[in-house]
Amino acid sequence: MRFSPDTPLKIGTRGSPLALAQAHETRSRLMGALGLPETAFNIVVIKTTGDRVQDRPLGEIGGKGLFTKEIEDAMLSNDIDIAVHSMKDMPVAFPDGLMLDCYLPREDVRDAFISRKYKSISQLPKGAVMGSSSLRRRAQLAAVRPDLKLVEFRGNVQTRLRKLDDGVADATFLAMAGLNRLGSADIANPIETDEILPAIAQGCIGIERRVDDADAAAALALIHDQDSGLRLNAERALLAGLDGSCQTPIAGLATLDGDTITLRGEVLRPDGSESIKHMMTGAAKDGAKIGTDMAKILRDQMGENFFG
Ligand SMILES: NCc1[nH]cc(CCC(=O)O)c1CC(=O)O
Repeated sequence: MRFSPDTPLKIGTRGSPLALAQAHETRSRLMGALGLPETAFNIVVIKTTGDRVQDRPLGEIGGKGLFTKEIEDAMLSNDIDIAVHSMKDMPVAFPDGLMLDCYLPREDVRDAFISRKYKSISQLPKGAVMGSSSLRRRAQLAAVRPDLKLVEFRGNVQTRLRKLDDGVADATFLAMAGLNRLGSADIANPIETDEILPAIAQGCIGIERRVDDADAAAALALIHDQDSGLRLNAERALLAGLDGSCQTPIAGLATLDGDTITLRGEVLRPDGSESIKHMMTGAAKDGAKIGTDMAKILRDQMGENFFG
């Protein structure tokens, strides 16, 4: 294996505090698995379109891979060897020459309700203002609480808390996984997954590499988590079958019980006026087929122009 303090493994990441925490976790796991010192790794920060554009909802910019394109280009030009991603932000298809088959043990998959005044969605008074730019969360909230007012809301944890203090909104949602990784979970009220089904792959870190990089493949195989892999196979097959991106309101979560996998999926109209849910169970090794089958069942029920 070529990695050493003289020829370090170059780990590409975005520069946000959450992305850096994820890159550091990846480096720690690789140090342990390979028995190498920290100096055998270089963390390389790369700015993506999604990082550059802070003032507009991401849906307006459109296009796939807002948080991944520049990082993938750096891998293809050998400026970095591997890239650490939040799987929630990853498109289902990879560019030629790149692949992803390494998933870390999954964090808390739940969404969190964040507010200075209230503890849960049900406590919000009629007409309260919720800040979220996630199409999924906006649609899910509108489906259960059509009385609430929704405003666009982006930014890191600190920015959002400041906006809440400034009265821009009464509450917002964030993923528990991100809050845990940043040590900020004290401000969060977790929402159980039967109330708000999380985004596909929420809480899961995946590590991408070049297809032909045998050294990187061998290193990543040592830190891959089988259970995360089985669950992500099912969830991402569902996403692929729905032609989903982060531009559509889709939720999905697979859970394992021994060799049995249970997949729950949900699609919503963006305004929350309709939600279709489904659940399927089968052998854990058949997750991808279960996801594909569920996508077909949901598509048949959705009909034309469901996502608007
Ligand atoms: N879309 C942004 C994004 N991508 C991953 C996470 C959180 C960490 C995770 O789900 O793994 C977040 C922020 C959020 O939704 O609160």
